Amino acid sequence: MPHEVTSKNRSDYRVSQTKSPRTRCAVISSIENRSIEMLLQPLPGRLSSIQHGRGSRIVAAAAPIKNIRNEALDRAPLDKAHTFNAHFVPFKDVQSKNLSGETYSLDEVVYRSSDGGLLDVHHDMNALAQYGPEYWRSVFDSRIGTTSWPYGSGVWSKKEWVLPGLSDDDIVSMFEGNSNLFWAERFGRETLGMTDLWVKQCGNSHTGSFKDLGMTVLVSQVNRIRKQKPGSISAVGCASTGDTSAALSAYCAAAGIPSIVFLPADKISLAQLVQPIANGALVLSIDTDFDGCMKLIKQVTAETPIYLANSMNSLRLEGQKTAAIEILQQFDWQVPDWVIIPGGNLGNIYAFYKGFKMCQQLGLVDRLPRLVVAQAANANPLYQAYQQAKGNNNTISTSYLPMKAKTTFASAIQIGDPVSIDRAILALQDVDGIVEEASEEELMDASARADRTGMFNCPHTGVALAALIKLRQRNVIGANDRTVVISTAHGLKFTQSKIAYHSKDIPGISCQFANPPVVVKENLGAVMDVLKQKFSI
Ligand SMILES: Cc1ncc(COP(=O)(O)O)c(C=O)c1O
Ligand SMILES: N[C@@H](CCOP(=O)(O)O)C(=O)O
Repeated sequence: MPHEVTSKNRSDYRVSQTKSPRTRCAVISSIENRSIEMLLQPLPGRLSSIQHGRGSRIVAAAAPIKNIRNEALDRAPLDKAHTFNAHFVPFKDVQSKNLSGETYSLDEVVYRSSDGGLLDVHHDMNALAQYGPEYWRSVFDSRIGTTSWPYGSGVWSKKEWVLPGLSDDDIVSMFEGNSNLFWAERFGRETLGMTDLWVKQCGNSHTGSFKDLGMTVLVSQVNRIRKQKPGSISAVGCASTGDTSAALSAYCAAAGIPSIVFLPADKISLAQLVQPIANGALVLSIDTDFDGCMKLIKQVTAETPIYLANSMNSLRLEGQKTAAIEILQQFDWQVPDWVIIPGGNLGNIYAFYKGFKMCQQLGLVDRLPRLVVAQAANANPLYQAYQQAKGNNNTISTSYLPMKAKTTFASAIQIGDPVSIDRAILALQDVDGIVEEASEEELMDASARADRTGMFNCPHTGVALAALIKLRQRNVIGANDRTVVISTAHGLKFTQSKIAYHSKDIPGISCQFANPPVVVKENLGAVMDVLKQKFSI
């Protein structure tokens, strides 16, 4: 039965056995048969937490304690524990499934391989495989809900698969991850005739987007390098459509590291703009689009001790991949049929693929879900390449052409020349993936319709929901297929577009699901008239 990780209180995650696709079961708050009350009791031998520095950390209770890591290590031969390691390899080695021998330590400041290609973080899979799938499933499951630093984070609960060599003291975490996997029961049933539709709420996070998952990893590694080699990194910088910059500035501020963000002027939401401003980043509002900002930050970080924080830096993807592992965990290690992901710079599609793939390679699951990249029609270079390739019996990579992205309500994916195009293509090829697009009207309608069933979607999630509607209408996705839509940001970051929609203030769009407020005089009769009309009372 699927799990739902609720996050009412972020230091009090509960795994709730809840909501089967067909029957709504009583919520049993349990963590592997242990009640949350029991876990929080300061029993002898149990952990107690105090606020310490960056977050809720575990300190010794009066009685001798064992932390969860030691418990986990006890279950495996200790001599193997230190063998986990990861380093950068050229991404082309991943494509060719052949390690060339070119490697870089994660402690090096390097973003490209010797031939200018992308890098990938490569894990010693043989070392990880020695423990067996049962071990990893139980270790990951045992960490849900813990306040033990850093394992209460959904990212760091998978630390051995993320950055195994990092000291816990170098980690900069806001206990990100562990986001709700929402059963979209009413939306699925009423809109799509679906029984098994889920929305992974990655935007329910510290800075309101999935970027926190990757940024905790990148900033933690920077923290380590700065301690090891003082002066080697003076600041961390990114180009951004608003979410990467928010995450970067928050995590850097928490660690006391200077941050710099390059933003396309007037192309991000106000809520996103204010985030790095509030966190004390150096904010450059540049008269260009995201692709222009990306070009500039690449040049700046190549020539200065400013460290690149965009997902071109593969460290980010190590954190983002944990959302895929978390979904499997929330389904009791059963694999969904479909996962639909809004795509812009295209790092996240690869991160999800990598998370699922690692679980398959290490035997935690036996297959991969099919992945769908959803793009806004106004910024759809991957969709165009995918269509072109289908039409001409060609490959996506030979059909791909960068484009000038046009304005879209899904402003965070207004990207015409995605850095991770090759990563996305590899992921799609391996999982028989699909690329779908959504017009402005389709994405706004889909978002508003789903909001009517209790969600509060950002426009990018609207793109993914619109793609789902189209694939369901064509019966590519079946009525009973278990499907997960990745919600990438919180709707509260994009209220301007919602207000425009509900005010029916968007030229060329009918806003058919708008729900504008009714203006009424301070008069009981007038109020009653409105109520009678609406509810026939
Ligand atoms: C809210 C939101 N959704 C989706 C995306 C797309 O992710 P990616 O660039 O990894 O494809 C981004 C950023 O690009 C984003 O900020
Ligand atoms: N949507 C992103 C665009 C940059 O993507 P990144 O993952 O490469 O940093 C943003 O919010 O800036």
